[in-house]
Amino acid sequence: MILTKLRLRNFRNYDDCIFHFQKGINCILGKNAQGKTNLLESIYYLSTTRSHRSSDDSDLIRKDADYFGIDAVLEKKEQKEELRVSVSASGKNLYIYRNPVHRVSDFIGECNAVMFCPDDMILFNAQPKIRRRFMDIELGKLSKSYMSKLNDYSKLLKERNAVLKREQFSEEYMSVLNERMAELQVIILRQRVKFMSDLLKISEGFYHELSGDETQLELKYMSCVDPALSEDEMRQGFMAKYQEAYERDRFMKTTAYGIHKDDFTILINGKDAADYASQGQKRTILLAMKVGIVLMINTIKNDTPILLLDDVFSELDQYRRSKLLDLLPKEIQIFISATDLMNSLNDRMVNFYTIENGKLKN
Ligand SMILES: Nc1ncnc2c1ncn2[C@@H]1O[C@H](COP(=O)(O)OP(=O)(O)OP(=O)(O)O)[C@@H](O)[C@H]1O
Repeated sequence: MILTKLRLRNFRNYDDCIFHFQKGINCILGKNAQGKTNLLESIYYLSTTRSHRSSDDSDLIRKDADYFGIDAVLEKKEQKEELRVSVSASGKNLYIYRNPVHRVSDFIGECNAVMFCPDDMILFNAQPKIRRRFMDIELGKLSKSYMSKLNDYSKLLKERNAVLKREQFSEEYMSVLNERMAELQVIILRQRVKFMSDLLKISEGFYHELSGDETQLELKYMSCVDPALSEDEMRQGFMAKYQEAYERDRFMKTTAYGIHKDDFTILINGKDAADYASQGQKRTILLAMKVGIVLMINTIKNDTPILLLDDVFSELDQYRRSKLLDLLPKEIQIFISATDLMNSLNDRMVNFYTIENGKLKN
């Protein structure tokens, strides 16, 4: 898949700007604070229907405007697809070929993009919810069924917590909720553990290639129930956790145990990378994981996703830059933002776009 045309209206510091992009590498150049990240953010938004750096869509609306619009043309195997997102105070509207799309999960997956930006480094030290979000977003790109099960689970969790807040409730209804949630948790947990294991298999090799060393990488998934158990045992395990925490849940009026509390750790040579890895190693681990996700989407969805490298390519040394481009199939469209022209683009087809104050200069 290639993004060939993008129109941004009232998006961040863009008033109305049209871009025509090419295959290969699209290099977005400009001084600081001109709109390079904003441009990559709009592509990420098309992919996930959310920003990678703000949870409030109104931040993305240009100052003094009352809506933003992103229009895109994608080239997919001889076929063109048009996507549109518009956001105003009344909400978010999504369109494919000008037809409204009512379920976000029907829109996600139309434009697959993987972003790597400096803020991703927080993955190592952040609260578990940031790592869970990473898993949910990336796995959601690969599996619509995962997204829908996660959505069902979130609704049930909300309902369970609402019931816990009541003075009195039906024990029977609570056990129906528990059983349904335990079933969903088994499916979600299985998918997450498989995703992390597949991601590790593919990323570890990339890490070795990019770093030039043989450091052992591990992605360790942590849950309140052992994912190595059979499905039946896991289901029983979740039910036992509900029982164990029953008094606590009633007192706290919230659900203590479940996949909404799970986490994972990144280990290098058996030690937590958060405390042990250097900044350069952390960056290389993340890069290897992002490249891994790109290739997983490529294989599983039979689609070439877009790779967005915001402010990170120039941070890599010449060896890693060159290796990175060698690892990525030539069909992958890459967007690189930087303040200056770079070398090590490995004779790839490169198109340059200069941004100045929310406008395309060339
Ligand atoms: N909603 C908004 N309305 C208007 N301008 C905005 C809005 N949100 C952000 N901006 C402006 O966008 C600019 C930042 O753009 P961006 O983050 O894309 O910079 P950049 O070119 O990537 O810079 P750097 O090289 O420093 O990372 C800032 O000038 C900021 O004030």
